[in-house]
Amino acid sequence: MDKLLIKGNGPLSGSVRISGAKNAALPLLMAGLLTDQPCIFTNVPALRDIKTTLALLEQLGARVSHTEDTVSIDASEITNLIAPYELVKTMRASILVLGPLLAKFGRAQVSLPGGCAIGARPVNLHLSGLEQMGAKIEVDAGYITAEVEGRLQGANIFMDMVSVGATENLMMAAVLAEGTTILENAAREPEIVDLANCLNSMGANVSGAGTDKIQIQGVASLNGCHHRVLPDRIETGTFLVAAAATGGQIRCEQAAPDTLEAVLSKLKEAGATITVGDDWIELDMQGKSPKSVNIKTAPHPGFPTDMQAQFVALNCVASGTGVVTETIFENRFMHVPELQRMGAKIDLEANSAVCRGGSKLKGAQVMATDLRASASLVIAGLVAKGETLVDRIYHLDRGYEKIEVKLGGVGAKIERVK
Ligand SMILES: CC(=O)N[C@H]1[C@@H](OP(=O)(O)OP(=O)(O)OC[C@H]2O[C@@H](n3ccc(=O)[nH]c3=O)[C@H](O)[C@@H]2O)O[C@H](CO)[C@@H](O)[C@@H]1O
Ligand SMILES: C=C(OP(=O)(O)O)C(=O)O
Repeated sequence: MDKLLIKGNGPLSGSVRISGAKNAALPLLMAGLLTDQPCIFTNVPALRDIKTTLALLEQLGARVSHTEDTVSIDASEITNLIAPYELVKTMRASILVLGPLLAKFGRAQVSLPGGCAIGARPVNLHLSGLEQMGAKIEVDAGYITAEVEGRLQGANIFMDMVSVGATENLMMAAVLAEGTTILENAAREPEIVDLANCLNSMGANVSGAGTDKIQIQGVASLNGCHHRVLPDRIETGTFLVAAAATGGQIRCEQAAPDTLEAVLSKLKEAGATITVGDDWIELDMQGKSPKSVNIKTAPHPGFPTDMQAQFVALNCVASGTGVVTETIFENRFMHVPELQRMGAKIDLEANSAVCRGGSKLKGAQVMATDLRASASLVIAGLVAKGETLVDRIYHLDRGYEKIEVKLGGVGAKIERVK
């Protein structure tokens, strides 16, 4: 199993190219199921989750071609409507085939994703939204079976929690439904806007994406598309925090600054000088070490839960005390015991991590438990004295493209070891 070996090496400095967003690319690739015509996506990141998605689409009968950062999907001859446990268990976003398959083919069978390290992550909102659109749903022996006679019907759907995945699944189902669907209390993440833009370029009629009320006028069929995936705001934020924690400077190229407002504002509060252009962000600590910040995660445009772990690592080496409160997932502090093994002073109190800054972290062998927890351990390793060995980096490979190469390019001493 691969590991990352990191040697604390002082401030990061230089520039890094940001990849396409995992969380935008996954639903976009699934949207390829909605049409008989080819869909071409560019700026697709090279990640394990993308490989899993393409394997899933191929298993359904789609023809897939993948060269560098371009993926083309031809779903004109779908032969199988089952998403099996073997694939779904490695990537929860597999549930996003449910809406498109049901809308296009009237039937789908998808393994229940189940819980994961960060929480239970139920899919009740996905299922009840589809039921309100006329689907019959049964859950049996670990599988969701959904069927509809004829087309799904437009509906007014109020979601009692803000869910990114449910908003995406229902939006993809509604584009081919008969009549109008209104999604209320919808998620407002930039990845939802990217999906809506792509669906509209395919001939769908979606308005209001980016607000909490999305209106979808169903159409009978959709065309193919040529779509560039949105830059990854979480990868961008991770590199910015890494540079801030080391007291360095970094320029993130091909980024989307307008998707990162909450994160940039916290980095400024931590003492960073931030400059942005249309598609770049520069962070400079000007030789200073960071100050601790208080964070409370919330749905977009609030502070993203996917950046929480990285800020816990930052607070550990910053001056002062910072309280990080997680409100989205019930078990997203798995990085804390590992950071403590490196000398971090953190107290867990209910859903908050009270980080007492100023720790002189020491390199250690640590275990990655989920994707962003892994990123926080890498950041800690960059600042720690001595060597840090991060085990189980298959989590990291789900969501960060060539992280060791990119960090190496800005001065980190980091290598992948077998
Ligand atoms: C592939 C992808 O885009 N993943 C992101 C997506 O995950 P994902 O779409 O799975 O997360 P959701 O927005 O759905 O989850 C938010 C909260 O709603 C709960 N919930 C969700 C659905 C449901 O039917 N019932 C229910 O109770 C979840 O357990 C969680 O507590 O948004 C999360 C929240 O920003 C991010 O951390 C993930 O990186
Ligand atoms: C939790 C995440 O992803 P997923 O929803 O794919 O598990 C993440 O990207 O941080």
